[in-house]
Amino acid sequence: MKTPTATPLYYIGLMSGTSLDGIDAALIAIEGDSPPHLLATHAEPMPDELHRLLFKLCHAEQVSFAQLAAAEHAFCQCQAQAVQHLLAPLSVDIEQISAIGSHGQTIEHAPAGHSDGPAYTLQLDNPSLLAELTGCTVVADFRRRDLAAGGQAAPLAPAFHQALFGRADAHQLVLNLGGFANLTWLSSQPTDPVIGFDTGPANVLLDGWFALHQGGRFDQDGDWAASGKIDEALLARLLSEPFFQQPPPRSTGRELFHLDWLRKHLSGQEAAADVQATLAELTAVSVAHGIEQLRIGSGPLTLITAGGGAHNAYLMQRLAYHLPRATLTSPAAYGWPEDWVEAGAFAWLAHQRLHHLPGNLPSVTGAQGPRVLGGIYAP
Ligand SMILES: Nc1ncnc2c1ncn2[C@@H]1O[C@H](COP(=O)(O)OP(=O)(O)OP(=O)(O)O)[C@@H](O)[C@H]1O
Ligand SMILES: CC(=O)N[C@H]1[C@@H]2OC[C@@H](O2)[C@@H](O)[C@@H]1O[C@H](C)C(=O)O
Repeated sequence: MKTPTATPLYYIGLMSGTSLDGIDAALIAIEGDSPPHLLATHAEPMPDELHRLLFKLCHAEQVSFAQLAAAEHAFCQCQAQAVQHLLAPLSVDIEQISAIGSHGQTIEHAPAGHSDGPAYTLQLDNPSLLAELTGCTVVADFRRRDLAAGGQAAPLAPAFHQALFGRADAHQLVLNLGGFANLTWLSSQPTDPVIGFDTGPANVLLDGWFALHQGGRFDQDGDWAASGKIDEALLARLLSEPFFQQPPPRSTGRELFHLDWLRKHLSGQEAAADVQATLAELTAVSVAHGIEQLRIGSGPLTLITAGGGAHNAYLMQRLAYHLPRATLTSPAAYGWPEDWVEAGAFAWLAHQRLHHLPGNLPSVTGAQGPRVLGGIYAP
């Protein structure tokens, strides 16, 4: 087994999350056992045509094999552009990068399978082509090994959260507000297991409802939501979804939470802005409920809040309201601005893979044991 050396090793992480808002690229350095460092970032926008195709795929709309191949090809080219644009302003050559960790694009996530069928999680990705286009080793397909070992295959970021934010002198809670929200509990006691799970939808429904009624990709700062009134009856109907009561390990995706799921709960009398306010409330309440499920006492808490939803001032205000004992902080205090934690996680997971180190946490995903995640595609 190779052990990490003390000379810095460089990795690139590529993350395209469930919000389909583009490809995030992060360059990180890992030196010995020290926490990883974020060196540079780039957000590559997704061409509209690719966004449309991926959106169709994510909603199980029928596409031909040719369209599927076109989506995969365009996605991979967008990833290669992200790498090029990340490195162009830096004095770093691709030869200095140990590997690119590619998450791929989640198309469907069904860790419990469907009606007696096998469990599956599908990420669109073409690591072979990415290795050709970049001339760099690519590590990909991180989730399926955890699934094969009986795990949920998600969330995977908690192991990285532990490497980055874990402290011996204080407990830490990490919240990611992406398309979906996931929580990580890091106890100050090193023998306590890390706990992590998806709490439910975050931006996925907010973005979908906003696009339908206001146009555009998202509700800037949550201004439209703030103009509405929370509909308590609708909120109660939304919260009756059994997922919110499920004990961890649990993970979810667009297969459960989508606009038709929302429509099913509407009476038809609601004002559109009130629905937006209620969706923000759904996220805030389900996160607060997830924290209660952790049973970590009633003392003060620090909640490190990452992901695009951390920019939604209204959502953050509602979170603070439901979590009066929590101090909400930014991961920027640790050198990782909120938008770059997940891309950093997949760079770190590539490092774990190259060094034959586990990438999953069985206490989080429910897998039968720690596993080395992903496959290696040499250039
Ligand atoms: N200024 C802002 N105001 C409101 N919302 C914002 C703002 N900036 C970003 N967002 C939200 O953040 C989303 C992107 O978040 P992020 O990139 O963390 O998601 P993701 O990585 O795709 O999701 P996941 O973690 O589920 O994979 C946008 O779609 C939008 O909803
Ligand atoms: C299957 C999948 O892509 N899940 C995502 C999604 O986005 C947030 C949440 O749901 C989390 O479970 C996961 O992503 C992060 C990176 C994770 O695995 O930790």
